[in-house]
Amino acid sequence: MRYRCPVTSDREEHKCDRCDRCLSVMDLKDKVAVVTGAAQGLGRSFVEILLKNGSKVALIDVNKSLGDELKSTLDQEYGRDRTEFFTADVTSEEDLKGALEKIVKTFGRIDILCNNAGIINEKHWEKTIAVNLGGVVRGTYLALEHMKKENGGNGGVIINISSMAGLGPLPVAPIYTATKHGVVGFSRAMAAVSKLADYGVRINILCPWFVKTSLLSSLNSEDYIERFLPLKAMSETMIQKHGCLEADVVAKAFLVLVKDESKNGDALMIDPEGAVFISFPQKAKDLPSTPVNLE
Ligand SMILES: NC(=O)C1=CN([C@@H]2O[C@H](COP(=O)(O)OP(=O)(O)OC[C@H]3O[C@@H](n4cnc5c(N)ncnc54)[C@H](O)[C@@H]3O)[C@@H](O)[C@H]2O)C=CC1
Ligand SMILES: CC/C=C\C[C@H](O)/C=C/C=C\C=C\C=C\C(=O)[C@@H](O)C/C=C\CCC(=O)O
Repeated sequence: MRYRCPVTSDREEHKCDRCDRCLSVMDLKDKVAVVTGAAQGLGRSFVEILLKNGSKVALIDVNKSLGDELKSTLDQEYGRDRTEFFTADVTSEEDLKGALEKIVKTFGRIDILCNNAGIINEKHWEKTIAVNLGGVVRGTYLALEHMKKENGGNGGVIINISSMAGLGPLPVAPIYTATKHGVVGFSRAMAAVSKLADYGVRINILCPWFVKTSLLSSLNSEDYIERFLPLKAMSETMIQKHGCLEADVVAKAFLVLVKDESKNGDALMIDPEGAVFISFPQKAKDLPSTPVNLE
């Protein structure tokens, strides 16, 4: 049955600030958000939906020209004081630490972080691990220093971008699959840490199906897929069969994870059929299992 507000009888999202739902929804107006890999693709869509909901957004990307270009486009639509662009490589401690410090100096605080920067490169697989998993770990640790309540921060939310390949294997990209599973495991463990240590920071995971962005073109290149190129037809068939998501649809799912204060350590999967929260058992022992006789 659809939700109905007991105070206003509203069925849609609203702002009575008195019902349980409103009281557990984060108001994004004047919040300070940081998005990595923000210059294009999914990152750009996350930036835009945060701006539309009233936040100020710091954009981080390794691609300076694309970042500068997006910043001037956003200035025209939202005003110059709503965004700032910082060039940084998420694999560099110095870059990312410096960028976050500048962001706090500029905007005064960090309330929302989206660790989105990611690549597919099965040839230079160490780089894929460094960006996709290392960048998420680094971003989470560095931002928590500014966000957690024990350091005088205001709490908030961190969204780590995984993939459906973080929940099941994508044969064309085993290392990519491993990093995205890593993002799920790391984020769930850190969400538990945050709750136990009372950081006041929620940590959630977004797991999208294939999305129409430049990353998808890696699928056609031996430079990125290397020895697994013969398997690319399998991914193409998956896309032909089920379709491909638009980035702005994925941004709506991202917004749910940001705003819903009841979600911590939760993974939201989105594919062309819709978005669903994944149910993980509390304990590994509760996973579906088959006994093995060792005698
Ligand atoms: N496109 C897809 O089908 C899906 C993508 N994802 C994930 O979404 C995230 C964003 O991907 P897309 O928007 O599709 O890719 P994209 O290639 O369109 O954009 C990625 C952005 O990240 C930046 N970036 C790359 N390495 C960086 C680094 N070391 N430091 C800072 N910035 C860096 C790039 O310059 C680029 O602007 C990735 O984590 C990806 O794995 C998840 C599921 C599906
Ligand atoms: C080159 C890769 C481009 C984008 C990567 C991005 O992160 C997208 C991932 C999208 C989907 C991953 C899906 C993983 C699904 C599984 O759980 C597999 O084990 C299922 C395998 C086959 C399903 C066949 C079918 O349903 O048609």
